Amino acid sequence: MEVRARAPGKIILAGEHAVVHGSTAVAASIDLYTYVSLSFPPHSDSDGMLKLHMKDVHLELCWPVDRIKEVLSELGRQIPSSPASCSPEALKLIAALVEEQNIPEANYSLAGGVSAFLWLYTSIQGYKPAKVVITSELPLGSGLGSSASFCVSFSAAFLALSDSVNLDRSHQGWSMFGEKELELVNKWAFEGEKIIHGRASGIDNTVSTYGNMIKFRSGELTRLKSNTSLKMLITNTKVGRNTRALVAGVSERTVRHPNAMASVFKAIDSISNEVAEILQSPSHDESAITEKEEKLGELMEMNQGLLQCMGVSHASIETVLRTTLKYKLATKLTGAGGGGCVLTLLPTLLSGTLVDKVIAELEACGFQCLIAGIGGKGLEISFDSSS
Ligand SMILES: Nc1ncnc2c1ncn2[C@@H]1O[C@H](COP(=O)(O)OP(=O)(O)O)[C@@H](O)[C@H]1O
Ligand SMILES: C[C@@](O)(CCOP(=O)(O)O)CC(=O)O
Ligand SMILES: [Mg+2]
Repeated sequence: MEVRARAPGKIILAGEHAVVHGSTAVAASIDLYTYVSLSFPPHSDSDGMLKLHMKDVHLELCWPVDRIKEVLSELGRQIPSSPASCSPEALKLIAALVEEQNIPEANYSLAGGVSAFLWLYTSIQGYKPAKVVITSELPLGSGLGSSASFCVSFSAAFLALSDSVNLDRSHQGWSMFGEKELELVNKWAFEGEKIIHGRASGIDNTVSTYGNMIKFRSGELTRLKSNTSLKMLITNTKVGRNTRALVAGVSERTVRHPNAMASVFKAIDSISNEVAEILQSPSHDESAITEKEEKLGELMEMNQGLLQCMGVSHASIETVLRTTLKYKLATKLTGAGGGGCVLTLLPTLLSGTLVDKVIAELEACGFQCLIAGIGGKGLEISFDSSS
């Protein structure tokens, strides 16, 4: 039996970083997915190994399960029956298991992801030999939530073949988990995301699990019934960055300037709530749509200014801002910033020729542009009993 899980990436329309400090944020899933497959070798073929093949980064890792058990037994740990945080002691032991793999220096930022994988696998499946393969349509470390879709698809695959969920494994093709299972996946994925981000709000794993468009504040999810079909240009500056470091930078600034940062977070909370209201308001006719788009554009610009205040913009992001401003288009970074991806609102009435011109100008700067479907499906799984 093999199970496959796929979970989408996301864009944050308003509120990134501030959401880590308790403000409201608004996010939507995008139609780019991370895929995980999990299979157990038949007893006769088992070499007692846990194998992880990360196709996008051309890495194949492998641990004897007895070695994992030996190292983690120091914790005297029982397999938890419900989602549990990885303690600093456990993280240290897991980091030692990751280090034994001699991951090349250039791939070092992957270590957090591998640690999250080991924590989720051993917590949900214990010490069973298995083969796990991951591949993604998302650019990694670019603000489109690859880390969350990584954690959601791992958690879903591990839970799907565990005793903790009751599923019809004879179903053919992609299917959805029930509400109870989604909640469990989301909680586990959050534990993984915390290992990768250091401090995580939970918005990315939540929108990857449930899909659509959501408003999120302090762990509370509100599903939005959007009346607006949004078109966003996503520009990948291709400047590498690391969410963990950027989130830590904002926290340090908050310690240095608590009052000023509290005002910034409060302003962002208002922006996100207004964005959510606009998205849900009716769009009777063309003029109502234009009015909504103008308001959304203005709020995006305000949010970008405040992200700059937090110190998470970047010269490459400013170049995208300057370029799109020439066409009177509103732009903000999405995700952790510091490079990565930037969103530009494309109004419904904007001509195709103009969109092509903006894209050509951005690509001439060395950036990569894409237009993804927004607000689609969340997590799905599929069983293959032939393997
Ligand atoms: N397909 C993948 N293969 C291997 N590692 C991945 C994959 N997707 C995500 N990751 C992990 O997530 C990290 C990137 O997460 P992060 O810095 O939060 O950026 P983002 O979530 O915006 O893509 C990578 O360094 C890696 O540890
Ligand atoms: C900066 C933050 O708000 C979003 C990070 O998104 P990403 O990892 O850059 O895709 C962090 C979080 O909410 O956990
Ligand atoms: Mg991330």
